[in-house]
Amino acid sequence: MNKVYKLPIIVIGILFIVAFIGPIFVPYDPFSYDAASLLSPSADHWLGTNRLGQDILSQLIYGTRTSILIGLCIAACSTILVVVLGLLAGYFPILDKVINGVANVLLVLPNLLLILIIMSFAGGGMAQLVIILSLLSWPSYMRIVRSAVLTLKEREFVKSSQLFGGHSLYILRAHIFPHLRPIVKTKFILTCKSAILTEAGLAFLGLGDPNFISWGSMLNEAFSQPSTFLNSSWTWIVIPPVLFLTILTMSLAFLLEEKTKKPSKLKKVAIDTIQNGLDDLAAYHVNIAFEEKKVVSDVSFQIKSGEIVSLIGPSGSGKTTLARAMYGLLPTDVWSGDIQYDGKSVRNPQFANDCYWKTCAYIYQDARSAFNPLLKLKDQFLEIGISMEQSVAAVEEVSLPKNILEKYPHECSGGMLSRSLIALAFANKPKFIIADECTSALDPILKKEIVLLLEEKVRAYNISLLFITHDMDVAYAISDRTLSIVEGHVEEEVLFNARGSQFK
Ligand SMILES: Nc1ncnc2c1ncn2[C@@H]1O[C@H](COP(=O)(O)OP(=O)(O)OP(=O)(O)O)[C@@H](O)[C@H]1O
Repeated sequence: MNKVYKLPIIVIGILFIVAFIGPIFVPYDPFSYDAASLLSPSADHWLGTNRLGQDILSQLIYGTRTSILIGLCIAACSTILVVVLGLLAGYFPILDKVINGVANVLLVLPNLLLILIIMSFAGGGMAQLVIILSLLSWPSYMRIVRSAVLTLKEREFVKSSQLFGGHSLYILRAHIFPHLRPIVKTKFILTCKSAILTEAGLAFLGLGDPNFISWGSMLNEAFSQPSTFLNSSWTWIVIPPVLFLTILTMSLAFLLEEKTKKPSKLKKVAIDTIQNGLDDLAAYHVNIAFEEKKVVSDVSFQIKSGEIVSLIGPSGSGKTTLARAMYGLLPTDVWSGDIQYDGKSVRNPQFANDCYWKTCAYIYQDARSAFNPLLKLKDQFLEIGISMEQSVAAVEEVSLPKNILEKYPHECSGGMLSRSLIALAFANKPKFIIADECTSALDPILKKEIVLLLEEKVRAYNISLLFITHDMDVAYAISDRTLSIVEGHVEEEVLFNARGSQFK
C-alpha cells in the first residue's frame, strides 16, 4: 500500500482512539476549575491548565471527540441528502425541477452569513449546527451526482435493465449507485473536514455549544485574555488545539489519495541483447499478470517489414491483453519483457509521443467507442497532426466521401466508422499497425470488405500488420504467418500459400 495513503489512516485511527476511549482515562473533568490558573505542563497536568484552571489535556481529549462526532454527523447527513436527492433529480425528470430549484436557491445564499445569523439566534447548540450545515452543504455535490446519473441512465446496461422490467429503485441501487462511489467518498471526506473547521471557527467566535468542549472553544478561551502572547502560556493553551485541528484536517485531505493497486507478481526477465534489425516489430519474453493471475507467459516473436501476421486464439486466451501491451496501453507494472518497433521500446516514456499514429497505429476492436462522440470526425483526424487536405485524402482512400469529416460519430454507420478508423490508422503511413479484432462487430459482408481493404492498404504501403482475430478463415486469407495463442502461450504456425482460401 502507498505510504501517503497509509499514514493518514493511522493518524485518523489514533485520533479515533483518543476521541472515544480517551475520555475514560482523562485525569480531570474538563469543565472543573479546581487547579490553579495557567499552570505550565507538569506531572499533575501534562499539558498545563488554562486561565480558568481547567486541565488542557482533558479538554483536548474531549475536544477531539466533539470535532470527530460533529464531522461524522454532518458528513453523513449531508452525503445522504446528496445521494438521495441527486439520484432522484437525475433519474426522475418530474422531481428534477423541484430539487434543482431548491438547490439553485441554496447555492446563491451567502452560507457563512446565514450560519452566523442562525447560530446567534438559535443559541449555538450542536444539533442546530448539524442541521444547518447538512442543509446548506448538499446542493453543489447534488448537481455533480445528478449529472452523473443523467449520463449513466443513457448507458446500455441501464437501458437493458429497464427493458428486462427492472424496478427504478433496483436500477438506482444496483446499476447506478455503484458508479457514484468515488463522488460519494470525496463528498463525505471533504464535508467532514469543512464541518470540523466550521465548528472550530464558530466556537472560536463564541458561537459554539457551551455544553461541549471543542478545539474551537479552547482557542476562544485562550484568546479571551489579552496577555496570552505576553508570556509563554500560549505554548500550552494555543498550540495543542491548533496542532490537533491541523493534523486531523490534513489527514482527511490526504485520505483522498488513491490507494495503489496490488502489484502483480512478475519476475523481471533479463532481456537478451536486442537482436531485431530495424523495420521489425519484436516482442521479447513478454509476461503479463493481473495481480495473481498470469495471462501471457514468456511470449517472444518478430514481425518483419511488410509482413501480415495473424494472432489467433480462443476467447479469453490473452489476445487483446497482448495487443494492448504491444501498443504500450497496459501499465508497465503488470507486464515484463520488452516490445520494440524499429528498435524503439514501448517502455520508453517518450514512445507514445514519438510513435503513436506515426511509426505505429492501433485499430481498436469497437470503432464506435474509439471516436469521441462530441467531436466531428475532422477534429479527430486533425488531432493526429495531419492537415485538412491529408484528412480528405485519407478518407477518400478508403472510399468514403469527404463530407464524412463534417459528421459526428453518431451520424455514421458502423461500417463508415470502421473505414474511418482504418483511414486514421493509415493517414501517416506508419510502419506498423496492430488491428485488434476490428471486424468482430460487423456483419459478414462488411467484415469481408473491411478485411480486404485493410490487406490492400497494408500491402500497398509495405506496412507490417499484426491482425488479431478468432476467425481462422480471415487469418488464413490475409496472413503470411499465423501465431496461435493458447492459455497465454504463443505457438507459431507458418502458412505457405494459404492466402486465397474460401474467405475470398
Ligand atoms: N484488467 C484486467 N484485470 C484482470 N484480468 C484481466 C484484465 N484484462 C484481461 N483480463 C483477463 O485476461 C484474460 C485474457 O483476456 P483478453 O481480453 O486478452 O482475451 P481475448 O483472447 O482477447 O478474448 P476475446 O477474444 O474474447 O476478446 C481473461 O481471462 C481476462 O479475464
